[in-house]
Amino acid sequence: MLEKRTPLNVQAAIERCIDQSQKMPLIDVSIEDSLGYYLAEDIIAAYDIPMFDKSPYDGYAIRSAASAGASGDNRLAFKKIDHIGAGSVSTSVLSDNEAVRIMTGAPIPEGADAVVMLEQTVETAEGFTLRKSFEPGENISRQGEECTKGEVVLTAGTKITPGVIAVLATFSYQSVKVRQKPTVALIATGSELAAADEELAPGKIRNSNGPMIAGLLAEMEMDTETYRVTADHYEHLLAIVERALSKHDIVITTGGVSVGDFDFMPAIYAALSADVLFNKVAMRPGSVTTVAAKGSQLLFGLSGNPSACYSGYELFVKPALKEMMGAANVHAPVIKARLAADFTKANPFTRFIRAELDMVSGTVRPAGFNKSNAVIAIARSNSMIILPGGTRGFKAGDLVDVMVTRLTDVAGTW
Ligand SMILES: Nc1nc2c(c(=O)[nH]1)N[C@H]1C(S)=C(S)[C@@H](COP(=O)(O)OP(=O)(O)OC[C@H]3O[C@@H](n4cnc5c(N)ncnc54)[C@H](O)[C@@H]3O)O[C@H]1N2
Ligand code: MOO
Repeated sequence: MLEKRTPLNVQAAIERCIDQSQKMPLIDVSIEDSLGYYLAEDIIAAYDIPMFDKSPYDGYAIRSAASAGASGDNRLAFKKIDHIGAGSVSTSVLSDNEAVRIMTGAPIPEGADAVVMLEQTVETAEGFTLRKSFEPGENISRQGEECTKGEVVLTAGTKITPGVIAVLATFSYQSVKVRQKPTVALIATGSELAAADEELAPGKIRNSNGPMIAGLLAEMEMDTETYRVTADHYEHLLAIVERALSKHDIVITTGGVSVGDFDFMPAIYAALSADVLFNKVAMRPGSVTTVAAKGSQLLFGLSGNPSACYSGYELFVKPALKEMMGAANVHAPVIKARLAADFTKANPFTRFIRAELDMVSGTVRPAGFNKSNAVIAIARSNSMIILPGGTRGFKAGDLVDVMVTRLTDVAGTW
C-alpha cells in the first residue's frame, strides 16, 4: 500500500538538518590550504597594527614645530641628515630644521612628529624648502591605529577568505585551527540516465543532476567521490549506498525518492535502519526531498527533477555542510526585492522560484520556464524568490523575499 507522507514545514525541515549535523573534528591546516574552511578559533592580535609609527608617504620626517610660519612668501629650509626606506630604522635623532628623507612604510625617526610629502618640497643642495606648516602627528600612521595587541580581530566561525588569510599572515600564523571538511559521496540514480559518453537511446536522458551537484560541492571545495549507478535495481543501489556510507560522512543521492515503482531510496533507508528526518516538505519544487541520519552520517535524498534537486541542495545540504564545518552563519541571506512581473500562480505550499535578482534596481524576476523539471532556469538564476504557502496573485512591484544564492557575476557598474 502507498505510504502516506506528512509534509513538514520547510524551515522546520532545514532546522532538523542543522540539528542533526555534528561538528567535524578539529584539525590544523596550513594557511596556504585554508581557503574555504571556517575558523575554529578566534584570531587575536599578536601585536599592534601598525606595529610602529610609520610614514604613509614618500617624503621627509620633520619636527612640526620647525615648520611654524612657513608660507608661499616664507619658505623654510630643512637639512637632510639621513635617508631610510621601508624595512630600515634611522638611528638619527632630529633637532630643529633637520629632516630624514623617508619612504612609505618606514618607521618615524626619534624627534620627528610629521611627514612632508615629496611633492610639497623643493629640493636644495642641503635638503629642501617647504611653504606650509605642519601639525604634530600630521601624515603619520600611528602604532595601533588599526588594532591593538590582544584585540579579537576575527571570531571563530568566520569563513576563511583571501582577506582572512591576509590577517593570519599579518599575525605570523603558519597554520590555523579549523574543522575538517566532511567527505561526500554523490550518487545520481535512474535507469534513464545516460552518461556523457553513452548513446542517448530512446527514453534515455543526460544526467545533469550529477555534474550540477558535483559543481555545487566543488564551489564549497568539498572532497567528493562520485559513484556510478548502472540501473535502478534495489540490490545494486543498496550496495552502492552501503559502500558510500563505509567511506563518507555525507551521501547525496538524486532521484528515486518518490512513490514510483523504481523509487528505491525509501526502501534503502529502511534497510539501513536510517532515521528518516523527513520525507515530505511543504514546498515546491522538491516536496519529496528526503533526509535521513545514520549515526553522525547524513543521507540527502534529493529529488530527480533538476530544479527540485538544485533547490534541495541549496536549502538542506549547504547549511548542513556549513554547520559541520563550524560556520557561524549557515543560512543563505534572504533579502527583499520587488517583483519585476506579475506572478499569478497559486502557491499551495511555499514556492521557490529560480530567479534573476537585479541588485542595482532591487527587482527580481523568474529566470524563465520554472517547473520542477526545468534545468535552464537554474543556470540563469542567481537567487530564489520565496512565496509563502497559501498565497496567490503577486503583482509586479510587490515586495517579496529573495534567497541570494550566488552573489558573484551580478550585473552592475559604477
Ligand atoms: N504519484 C506521485 N508521483 C510523483 C510525486 C508524487 O507525490 N506522487 N511527486 C512528483 C514530484 S513533485 C517529483 S519532484 C518527482 C520526484 O521524483 P524522484 O525524486 O523520485 O525522482 P525520479 O522519479 O527519479 O526522477 C524525476 C524526474 O527527474 C529526472 N531525473 C532524474 N535524475 C536525473 C538526473 N540525474 N539528471 C537529469 N534528470 C534527472 C527523471 O528522468 C524524471 O523525469 O516525482 C513526481 N512524481
Ligand atoms: O515537489 Mo516536486 O519536487 O515539484 O518537483
